[in-house]
Amino acid sequence: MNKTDNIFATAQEEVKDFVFDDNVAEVFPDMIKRSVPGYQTMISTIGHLAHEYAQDNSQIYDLGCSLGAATLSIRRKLTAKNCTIIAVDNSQAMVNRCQQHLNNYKSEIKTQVLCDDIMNIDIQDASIVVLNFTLQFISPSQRDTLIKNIYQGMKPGGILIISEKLVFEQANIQSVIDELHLDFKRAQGYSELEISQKRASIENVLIPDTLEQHYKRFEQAGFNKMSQWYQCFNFSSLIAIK
Ligand SMILES: Nc1ncnc2c1ncn2[C@@H]1O[C@H](C[S@+](CC[C@H]([NH3+])C(=O)[O-])CC(=O)[O-])[C@@H](O)[C@H]1O
Ligand SMILES: O=C(O)C(=O)Cc1ccccc1
Repeated sequence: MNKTDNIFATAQEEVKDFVFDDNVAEVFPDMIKRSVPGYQTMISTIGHLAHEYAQDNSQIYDLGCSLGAATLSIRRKLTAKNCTIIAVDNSQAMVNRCQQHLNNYKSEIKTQVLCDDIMNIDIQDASIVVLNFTLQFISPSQRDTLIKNIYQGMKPGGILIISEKLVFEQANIQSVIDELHLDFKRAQGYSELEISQKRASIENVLIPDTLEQHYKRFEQAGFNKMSQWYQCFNFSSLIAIK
């Protein structure tokens, strides 16, 4: 059974910036499921897209893999031949647990788990690149460089799948959607204290872009085929095809 997330359940004198340490890694499946509406839909669709778009003799990247949920979903559906999955995260706590999870679900598909900053990864021969709720944690000044690096390392016909928390330009839309997300968290059993302390903790760490900023960045990197395929409240998933 997944351990319950109660990281923000007790009042903290000073709420520290959110980090992906051992405490977070331990409760991560519960935390993400109760915080991100549609997370499971996005994970299974990543597997489905990998089934459709993975090319023989290519590489598949899961950037900011956490515990490897997207990698596992891809491994369940992949039929392309001679692919290598490269799953990367810069949190040692996540990478250790990710490797254990993958060992628990044996597969013939070559899979490497790397503990590194995704900014250091040289993307090559990629038919699938996944950034499932990772770009939002990369410093905004580095985001264009990362997407350009991904584009240049993709094969023609390859697909980039990127899921993100969005921010909205119109203040009234932002507050309606924020409230819907808050109600989702309440319905998942989070208390007002947990919600407000988590909010303070991620404020300077998770910096969301608008949908328009994402599209502009894709275009600047060279993509000209892109679409949103999912949105629930402020959580969305996009695809861009090379
Ligand atoms: N510079 C970086 N380099 C490498 N990893 C990073 C970096 N910055 C943050 N991370 C890693 O990105 C992950 C983000 S969680 C992804 C969920 C997963 N994709 C999932 O499908 O379950 C999303 C969330 O917690 O909202 C964490 O594991 C960080 O350590
Ligand atoms: O909890 C939130 O409000 C989020 O935005 C999602 C989230 C999920 C897991 C870690 C950090 C943020």
